[in-house]
Amino acid sequence: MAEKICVAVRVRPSISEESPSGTFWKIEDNRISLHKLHGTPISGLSYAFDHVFDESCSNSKVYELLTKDVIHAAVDGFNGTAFAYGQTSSGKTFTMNGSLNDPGIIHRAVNDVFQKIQMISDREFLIRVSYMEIYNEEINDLFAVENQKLPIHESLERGIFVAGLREEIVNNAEQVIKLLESGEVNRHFGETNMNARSSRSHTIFRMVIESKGIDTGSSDYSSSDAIRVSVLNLVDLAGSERIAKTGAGGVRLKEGKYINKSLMVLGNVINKLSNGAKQRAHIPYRDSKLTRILQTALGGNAKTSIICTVAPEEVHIEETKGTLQFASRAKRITNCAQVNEILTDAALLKRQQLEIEDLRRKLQGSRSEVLEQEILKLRNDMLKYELEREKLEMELEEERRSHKEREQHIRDQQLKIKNLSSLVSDGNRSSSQDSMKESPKDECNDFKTPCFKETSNNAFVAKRSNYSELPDFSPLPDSFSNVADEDTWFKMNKGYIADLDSLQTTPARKVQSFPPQDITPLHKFNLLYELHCQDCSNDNYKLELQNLKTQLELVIKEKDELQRKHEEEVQINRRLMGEISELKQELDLSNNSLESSAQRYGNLEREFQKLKDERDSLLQTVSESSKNITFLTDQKENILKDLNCEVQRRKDLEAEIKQFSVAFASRQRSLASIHGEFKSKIEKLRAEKLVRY
Ligand SMILES: Nc1ncnc2c1ncn2[C@@H]1O[C@H](COP(=O)(O)OP(=O)(O)OP(=O)(O)O)[C@@H](O)[C@H]1O
Repeated sequence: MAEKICVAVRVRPSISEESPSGTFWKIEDNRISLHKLHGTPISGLSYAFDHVFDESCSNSKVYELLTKDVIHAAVDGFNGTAFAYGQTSSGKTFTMNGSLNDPGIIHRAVNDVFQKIQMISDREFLIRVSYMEIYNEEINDLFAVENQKLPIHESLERGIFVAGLREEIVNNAEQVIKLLESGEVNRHFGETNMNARSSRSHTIFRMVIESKGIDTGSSDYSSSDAIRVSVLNLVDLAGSERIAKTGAGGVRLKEGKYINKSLMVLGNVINKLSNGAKQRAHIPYRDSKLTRILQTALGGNAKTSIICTVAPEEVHIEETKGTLQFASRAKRITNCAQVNEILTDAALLKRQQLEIEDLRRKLQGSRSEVLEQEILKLRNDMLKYELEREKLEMELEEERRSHKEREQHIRDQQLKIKNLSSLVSDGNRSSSQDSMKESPKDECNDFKTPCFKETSNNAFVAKRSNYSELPDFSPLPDSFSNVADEDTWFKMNKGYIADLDSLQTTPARKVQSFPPQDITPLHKFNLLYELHCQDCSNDNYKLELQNLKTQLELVIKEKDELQRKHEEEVQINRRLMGEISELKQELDLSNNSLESSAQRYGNLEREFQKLKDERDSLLQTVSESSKNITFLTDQKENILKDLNCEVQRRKDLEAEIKQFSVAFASRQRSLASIHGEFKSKIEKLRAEKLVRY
């Protein structure tokens, strides 16, 4: 937007004890005019500006009214320049640097920049500062004394800049003030008749304010991602001086000449700029380092404010007039300030490219790497889980198999036990039968050998003696005498006792010689055996019985052993069953975590795909941007070609004009000689005519 440079005049307090004798400068509102002592204004010497500050005005007020807007605009992305111009000792340094009690524009601007930044929550800032001086038309770095005679360069990206100048990144105002103080030490000051501490150089304190919107996650690219870069120049010029007044000689004289020369160029530039567009064909920015560095501030892309300091003393009236004229001309200059994020297409493209690069780096670097690593880890975990699961399944299968085998084994053992049990009973039965078979019938009569005969209905019957018909009585007698009791023999011979266990089913005796619970088959057999032995005198039969007893003992022992083994097997089986159920639980857990891993893996795959898509679209943007750059470069080249053609055409025209001028001059010369010849001929003819008459 086009806007005029803001210009103010500041009158410093008088340092002369003499009171004015003829004229004085009168200040009314934003106007300063020269008046005669009695009050009459002197015509043609009245000037109006944006502000006119009188002697009593403080730096704080100057800053508030003149400079603050420029500083705030700089934070918002506009280039800004504030400089003080005026004759020597008029108060430029006082205005820019100030005093302890009343800090100047530079200090206030620095504080204000950081205060304003803190109030902006939606952007992040990067501030760089540099400090330079132009001394005898040479640029020196005030932050690094070794950086002397620095050159000025220009580029599309950075505009006009001083190459090799040290830039310090700063985070707060205090840091900047300290840097400024260190820079002040390196600055050239000198004593003159006019100022005990006269600035012998122009100084430029520069702040580069870079800002970027904080990413709020909005898709609006321009609002959050555009970078603004603004340059703020705070300039304290050396004062113009009259050598006669400053009494300068030697070094001071040389300095004074350079100062005056560069201020004269500044005046020229201001003059040209103030003449309006038509006459602004060529602005001599390149005629001095000062105007070159301030080029953007003067008629360019910047908001500029100038404070022109003047001395009120009558003795400086001419210089004051000169300063006021300078200020009036500066007032007419129009600048065109723009937020620097839309400076040029090329710059924007460049910025976009940088951002895209940055994004791509981020995408390719940390995040995708982390994701890929995580995916790999998950894959490994999954494989591990799979292997573990397979192992567990195998173990389970193995367990099942061995369980089955054990069950089979137990079943076999049970069968074996059963077989043995039946074998025992069969053995009993067969041995009884055998013994019955072997005993001769006649012997039965002699010895009344017990005869085991099957009952008619094949059922177990324990015949009782008469007395034992009572239900409470055992079928066996308490004691046996040597004489076989008829009833007992009958009982032994007729009552077929094959199943010894069934004896337990008979009601217990009232008076017992052994507890009923202790009656095992062996006991029963022993009982019977003893019974038989007592009554039997047949040795063979006794021996047979003895063998049978030993056999039975062995079988029972084996049965007990098998029973014990069976119980042990059952115990092991139970334990294994417990282990199997634990393994099953573990397997379930593994399956669950496998499932959740697969889910996470899926999510990561999706995110990875999304990032890939994002990267592709960014690459697309990059290629479009590159195309745009190529297009712009082509355009630029075409324009340059056109320009070269124009220059060539101009040269041709100039050559043509030269030729034409030469031809014209020679023709003029020949015409003049023809004219001379004619003239002499006419005069000759006239003379001849006169002679004739
Ligand atoms: N507005 C003011 N109020 C009080 N004192 C002032 C004011 N302006 C200037 N002075 C005093 O006048 C003297 C000269 O001022 P200053 O050095 O700022 O001038 P200058 O224009 O920078 O001179 P030079 O061009 O020689 O460097 C200093 O002592 C300064 O303190």
